[in-house]
Amino acid sequence: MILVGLTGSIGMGKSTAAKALRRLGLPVHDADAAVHRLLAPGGAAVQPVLALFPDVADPAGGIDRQQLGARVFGDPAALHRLEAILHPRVRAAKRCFLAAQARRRQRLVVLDVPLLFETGGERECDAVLVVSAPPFLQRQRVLGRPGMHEAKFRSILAKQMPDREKRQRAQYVVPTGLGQRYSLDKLKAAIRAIKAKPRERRRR
Ligand SMILES: CC(C)(COP(=O)(O)OP(=O)(O)OC[C@H]1O[C@@H](n2cnc3c(N)ncnc32)[C@H](O)[C@@H]1O)[C@@H](O)C(=O)NCCC(=O)NCCS
Ligand SMILES: Nc1ncnc2c1ncn2[C@@H]1O[C@H](COP(=O)(O)OP(=O)(O)OP(=O)(O)O)[C@@H](O)[C@H]1O
Repeated sequence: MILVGLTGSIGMGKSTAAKALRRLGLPVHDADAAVHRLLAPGGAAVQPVLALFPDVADPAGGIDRQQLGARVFGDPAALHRLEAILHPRVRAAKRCFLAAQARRRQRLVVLDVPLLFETGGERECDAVLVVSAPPFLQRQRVLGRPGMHEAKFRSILAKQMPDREKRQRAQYVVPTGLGQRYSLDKLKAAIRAIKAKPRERRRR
């Protein structure tokens, strides 16, 4: 089975690209969605997170992610403790997804992982796609989101590998600042090329 990693910095267009790939019929595992499930009411990480951060419960019985973000994005040690709870569980969810796809004999699957390079996840991928847009667009997109502000944006950016480095490490770069149509064509071309030469690990 061919494993394709999809990544990119905050606001670069990962979720949009993941949606487009699903529309093309490809199975996509979304690490962010796995985190959301873990922190939702009844989620496996709710109790361990509350043991560390007792004041981030939401009324429905899950975790208030905005409050949790406010606790961890300015505090590296706290973020590290949170990652130690979540990352092993996200990996387990991914293994489960891959086993199900292997049983269905899927030829190619996509792993949508915001921190793919930061966590060494690219090593298990046959190819990596990075979504990228110019910094001014990234900034405009992110600062337009509810609950986002300059300091939070900077603090998140500082914890991610710079876009330039991601582009250098990836086999395929999908620009998302030149219109949806252009991005979709690039995505399709990348998938075609990967299917044609699955084991090629270019620029590595
Ligand atoms: C702190 C949390 C609850 C905030 O949730 P919220 O829904 O408000 O924000 P969201 O998840 O969309 O994150 C906003 C941006 O921060 C980035 N980000 C999230 N976690 C991290 C991290 N550990 N390091 C660097 N950037 C991160 C995301 O990629 C995104 O671009 C959540 O981000 C979280 O649980 N993070 C730790 C788990 C993690 O590492 N997730 C990344 C994918 S596995
Ligand atoms: N290919 C594209 N062309 C034009 N606009 C795009 C494209 N991709 C994404 N956008 C716009 O950019 C914004 C951010 O996109 P998206 O939510 O997909 O980013 P993301 O990388 O998933 O963000 P995060 O890392 O914060 O979760 C959205 O408003 C989206 O409409």
